Amino acid sequence: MFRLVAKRSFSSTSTNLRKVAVLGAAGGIGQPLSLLLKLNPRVTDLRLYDLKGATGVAADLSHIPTNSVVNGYTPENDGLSTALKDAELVVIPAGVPRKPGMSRDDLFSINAGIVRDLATAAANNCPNASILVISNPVNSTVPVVAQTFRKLGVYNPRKLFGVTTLDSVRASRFISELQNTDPTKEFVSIIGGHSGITIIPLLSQTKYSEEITPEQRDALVNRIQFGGDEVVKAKNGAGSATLSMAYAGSRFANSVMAGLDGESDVVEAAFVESPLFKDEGIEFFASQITLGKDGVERIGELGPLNEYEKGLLEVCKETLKKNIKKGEDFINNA
Ligand SMILES: NC(=O)C1=CN([C@@H]2O[C@H](COP(=O)(O)OP(=O)(O)OC[C@H]3O[C@@H](n4cnc5c(N)ncnc54)[C@H](O)[C@@H]3O)[C@@H](O)[C@H]2O)C=CC1
Ligand SMILES: O=C([O-])CC(=O)C(=O)O
Repeated sequence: MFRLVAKRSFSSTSTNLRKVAVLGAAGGIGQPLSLLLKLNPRVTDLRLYDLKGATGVAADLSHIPTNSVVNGYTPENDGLSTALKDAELVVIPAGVPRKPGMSRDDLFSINAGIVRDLATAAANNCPNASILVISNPVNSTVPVVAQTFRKLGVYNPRKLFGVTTLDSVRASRFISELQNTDPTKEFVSIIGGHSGITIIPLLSQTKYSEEITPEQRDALVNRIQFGGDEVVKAKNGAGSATLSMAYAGSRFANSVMAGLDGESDVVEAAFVESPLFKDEGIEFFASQITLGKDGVERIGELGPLNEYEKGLLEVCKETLKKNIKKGEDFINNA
């Protein structure tokens, strides 16, 4: 027998309407990240932008019965401005990925210009949005965005984030493999930046600090620092991490939105303008931050580092300083 079932209205758990734009949405990261954002009840208006293919991805996702509308945009008809108009969150995975043998820094010559142009459009169309930069090299693309916003008079350091969540995600997984534990319960504080030796896992602050041997520590630190290379090598020319990055990007975006929604104790690691080493000329640094209604609410102390980690930090700082300067110079000397 045919029975009429009343349509239940879907009520979002979020307290605010959330307009989210993904720039580079048709790419390897962009597509699964957009899917995860489509599943997030905090998002009500999802705008997907790419040079091509974004309208198809949007049409596909728009059939999923969650509480958001999805629209796709390409450069025609001022698509970028429309995608960004009054957005509250802008996630940027646009740009080229690595091939085997390349460093993230090798991507700068192409990605810096892409990120600058997208940041310019964001500054003009949604100056108050939280900007989440995924495009590599993050250590330099974040300063590119900062300088672009500064130049246009709309820079808000509390709303600019380099997404380093994938390093934390990997660290949880890798340490659980070593200790044979539940990876969902593992946490490793990661500081520094997002490339090789600038990624510093603070293993001494984990509950395993006493039991991990120096050999295990060296291997684990190396695997966390170069986890991205593992994927680049396995993909053999077809790009870098996309699915784990989409997971990480979605988690970070959700945390930023949770902060904006006024939830308390929302803490994630991210590469942000930071006071921690500013007196040494390092303007941006990744560490655990608390997210709130206005973006970055608090940047905590790093906690105690052992001698080994202090050594890693010194090496990190040297590279980070150069990476940051490279991004800033790109805009300042244009
Ligand atoms: N922060 C992190 O932890 C990670 C960062 N990445 C970085 O993310 C970036 C993207 O990686 P994939 O998605 O694998 O690359 P992909 O090549 O699969 O996708 C990139 C997308 O960006 C689009 N794009 C290029 N220029 C654009 C522009 N001006 N405007 C809009 N869209 C544009 C392309 O059309 C393409 O669809 C790379 O730079 C990669 O290194 C990758 C993994 C982790
Ligand atoms: O390794 C890469 O080029 C992509 C990336 O940033 C990561 O997977 O951590």
